[in-house]
Amino acid sequence: MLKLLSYLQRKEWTFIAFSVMFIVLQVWLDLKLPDYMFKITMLVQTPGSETGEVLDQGVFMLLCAIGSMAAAIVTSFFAAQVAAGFSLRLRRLVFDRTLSFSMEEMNRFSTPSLITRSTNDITQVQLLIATGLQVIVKAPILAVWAIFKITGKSWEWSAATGVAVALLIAVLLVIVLVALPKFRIIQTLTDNLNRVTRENLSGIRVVHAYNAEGFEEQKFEVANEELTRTNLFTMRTMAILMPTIGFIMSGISLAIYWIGAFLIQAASGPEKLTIFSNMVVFSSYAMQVIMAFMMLSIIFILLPRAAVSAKRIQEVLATKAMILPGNEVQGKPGIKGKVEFHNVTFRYPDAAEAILENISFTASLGETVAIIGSTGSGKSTLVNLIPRFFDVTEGEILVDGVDVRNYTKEALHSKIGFVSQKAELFSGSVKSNVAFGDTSIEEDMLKKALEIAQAADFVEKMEERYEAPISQSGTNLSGGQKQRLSIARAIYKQPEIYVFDDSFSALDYKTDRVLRSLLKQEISDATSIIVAQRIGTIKDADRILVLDEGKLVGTGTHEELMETCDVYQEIAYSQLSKEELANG
Ligand SMILES: Nc1ncnc2c1ncn2[C@@H]1O[C@H](COP(=O)(O)OP(=O)(O)OP(=O)(O)O)[C@@H](O)[C@H]1O
Repeated sequence: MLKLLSYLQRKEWTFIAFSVMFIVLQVWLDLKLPDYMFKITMLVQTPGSETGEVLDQGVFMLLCAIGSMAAAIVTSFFAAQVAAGFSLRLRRLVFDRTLSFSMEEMNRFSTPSLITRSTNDITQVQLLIATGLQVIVKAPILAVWAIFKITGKSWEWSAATGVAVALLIAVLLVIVLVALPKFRIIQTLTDNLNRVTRENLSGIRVVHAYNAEGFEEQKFEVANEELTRTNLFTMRTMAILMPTIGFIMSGISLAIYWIGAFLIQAASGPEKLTIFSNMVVFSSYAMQVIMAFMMLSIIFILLPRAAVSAKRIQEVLATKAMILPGNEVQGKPGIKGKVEFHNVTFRYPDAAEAILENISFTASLGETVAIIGSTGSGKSTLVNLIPRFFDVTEGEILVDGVDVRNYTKEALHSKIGFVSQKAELFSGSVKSNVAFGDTSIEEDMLKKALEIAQAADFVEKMEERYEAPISQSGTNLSGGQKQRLSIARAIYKQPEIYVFDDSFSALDYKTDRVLRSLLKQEISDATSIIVAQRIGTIKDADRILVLDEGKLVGTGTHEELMETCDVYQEIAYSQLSKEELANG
């Protein structure tokens, strides 16, 4: 929690300082009230006092109450400003940090947990600051000041108040110790509920198609019930607090008056009056002491949960991305569109075995290099290493003669047009998806990119054409349409190097062929690295790499590999007839 406070800005610290000043004023005004009460009781019991004198004291009391209220309102205003501004910044920081994460950090935290951390967890901290700032500062000041005011009045009353405070602290401690461990569990269970809900909603079509509503509902119920049970436990534990405090408050009033009765009885004539007035004032101060502890109990309700949340937010902010950018902004002079793998071995974090072993190849400007291999042979993993979604374990990858690890993130990514295996679209329009991240959209480029990617036909047919809405993840498009828009996005970017990770799989054979021949014409000044399952897609590539269980088992053209590589032959014969292969 304290670490998180380092993200507060100077302006917010100034607001906090103002809040503290107003809180001190508020406490001072609150504690003035019993003094006036003392005067009123003395006046009432002193023969010859005027009603006007009593009323004057009453007016002072009223002014104190109004002043205290005004101070409380100003404090709340500052606290709300600090809380809202702070959580705005925290959300921004968490989001920025998340954007810098590589796949490794994303997998470590998990997406649902990152969502909970940037929403629910930050709200907990905001709530603590908004409501807690007043209480955290006010309670100790009030307690100390009120105790100071009552000391020396009567040891019997002080002892009774001491016993009440000790009892209160004991109750608070027990409750916090019981509830605290549950707060961490609550946040983890919220992550879990988030995960189940998210998975269910994003896979809703599969859930319907497989009549798995009951199954999913059960999963949801388990997560929901677990969270509810834990929440109920902490709430019930906390619920004991307020009645206990109420009971202690009534008890201390009773004790003060009871002790007072004995003291008055034992006192002589005029002293009786002073003791009576002192008793009224003392009980009022004692109430303030208990009130201060009651406020502290609000902190005990808010703080543990907010502390857990703060720790979870801090975990994200303190996590440094494993993949750090370098300083190079350009490749070696005279080299363009060149990708070189030198003895690359790769192991996923925490995995025992290497997924890729000793891979070496070069793709030069204008070349099309294809990668084929059975499912799970490491094709996607290999191309994911080029834009540094992961870093190589051994060996090196050079782009334009410079190790990818030495480039700045922007420099490396501006060279690469990456089309992932799963077409990723964002809610927005056709235009915002194709010209992704580009604010000065060039219509001509957009049109051309859509035409090359074989997406122009269906986009033109849409009522709003380039402005046609795309829903989240492109759910209002077919699989093939989504792939075509993702391809158009890469073409619009005009990179030096295209990486297509099985990006033609949802296209029909004809579209696949037309798209590839257009690509060859239009992007002949760029390098293409194509991962594919279909021999037809890669047959014409300048070079084909055959992967088998993470090892490069063949390199060459289609014809060469048909002569030399068993694995390639096997794939080819399983997809095409001997005649098709013979006739090209
Ligand atoms: N994030 C990850 N963490 C750990 N292991 C992974 C991860 N992603 C993939 N793998 C493993 O790496 C291996 C290679 O996966 P990869 O996706 O590269 O294969 P592929 O050849 O592209 O397969 P496909 O043709 O089915 O897409 C698989 O065994 C897979 O289980």
